[in-house]
Amino acid sequence: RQTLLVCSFVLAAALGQMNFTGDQVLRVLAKNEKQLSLLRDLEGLKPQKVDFWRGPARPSLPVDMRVPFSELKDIKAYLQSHGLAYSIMIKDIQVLLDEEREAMAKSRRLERSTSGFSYSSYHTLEEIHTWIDNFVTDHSDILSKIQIGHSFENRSILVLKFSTGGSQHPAIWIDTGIHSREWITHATGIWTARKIVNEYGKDRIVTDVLNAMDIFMEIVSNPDGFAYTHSMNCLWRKNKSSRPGIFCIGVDLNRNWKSGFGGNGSNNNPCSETYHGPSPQSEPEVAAIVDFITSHGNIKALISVHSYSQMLMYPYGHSLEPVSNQKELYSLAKDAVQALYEVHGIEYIYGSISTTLYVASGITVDWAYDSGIKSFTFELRDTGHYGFLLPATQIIPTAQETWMAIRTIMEHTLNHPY
Ligand SMILES: CC(C)C[C@H](C(=O)O)[C@H](C)S
Ligand SMILES: [Zn+2]
Ligand SMILES: [Zn+2]
Repeated sequence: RQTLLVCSFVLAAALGQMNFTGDQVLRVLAKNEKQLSLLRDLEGLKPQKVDFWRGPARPSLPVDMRVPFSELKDIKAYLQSHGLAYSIMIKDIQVLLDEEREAMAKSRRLERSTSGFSYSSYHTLEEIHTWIDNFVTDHSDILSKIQIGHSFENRSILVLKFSTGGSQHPAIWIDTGIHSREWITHATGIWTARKIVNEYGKDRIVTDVLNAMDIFMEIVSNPDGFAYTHSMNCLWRKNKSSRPGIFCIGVDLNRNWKSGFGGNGSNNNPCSETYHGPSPQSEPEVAAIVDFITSHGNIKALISVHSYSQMLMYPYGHSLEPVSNQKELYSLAKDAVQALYEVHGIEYIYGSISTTLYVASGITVDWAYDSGIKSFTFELRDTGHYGFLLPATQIIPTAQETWMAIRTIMEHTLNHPY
């Protein structure tokens, strides 16, 4: 068994799993718009000079950026010469990566011996697909699996359907993992799926919701990117689409939606992490969701889960204009964030995307809102200590608190039909 483990590490290394030794994540505090634009100028360069983990938003919000070891000297000189104050948030990314890989290997050994699925570990695409099949089989009275399409690299796109029967029930949509490096979101989705099944028949709100509504949950919304985070580059965000004549790979699946497409807060540079793609819904992973939700025609709420920053936000991202039912969404976000806080004391900020975080165009929740669906986007833990490399030990606490917010949104959706 040990040799198997060792050779899988060696194999991964041999296959070229990107190495991030010496890469650092710098937290930069821009004092004004001028300094923010100096940071934006670093985006989308080839070879990549920085990878924004938290993009330039507003002077009050820190910018977190991963800097490859080879660029560190230049970037630090650039920051100093422009009076941009920074601190080192993560000293060496590879150290955290090695810890994460070791934890996954340990959990895999344990799962093999108990043939159980660990809800407190991160998993590969294959392990999640196997879990989905077993989980659906074990709960076939309330759960079924739908394939809504195929990814660019032809992987199946799967959705869990929670239903107590009835045709065309009004429904709630939840997606996690549309950005593949945000591993805490897939893990939270998996835990939440089990929570819903376990609470039906016990928890009044879950029982009322499922007796009147269906729930659709897409756990791996970017299967190609997710597979790539395990095989090659654990910090990959986009999908893996490629087009003739374009040097860089991938479209940001949270910039490829019709509403506000191509506007500020998205990038037409294919090498940018927020590249919006050639046209709205050009990406099969986005088109599959649009087709599913449009043909279903009775989705009442959409929750799109991201990480990190600890925020609960609602449309619009592409405009500073308040949406028509801003008051309702604000007070619901307030209630949801309070319910989340009461679990482990974790504080979230909340509000509309464009005023709370940054202007972002072509995003999921703006399209949903413009399609008549009350929509929210979560940014789970943490606020930057670990960022995307959140240790697996925080999976269950994160899922537990997020559940209380999701449950609040579900209850509101049930009690405020429209
Ligand atoms: C609604 C947007 C601003 C969410 C954000 C992004 O897609 O950039 C994620 C947190 S990565
Ligand atoms: Zn994201
Ligand atoms: Zn309410």
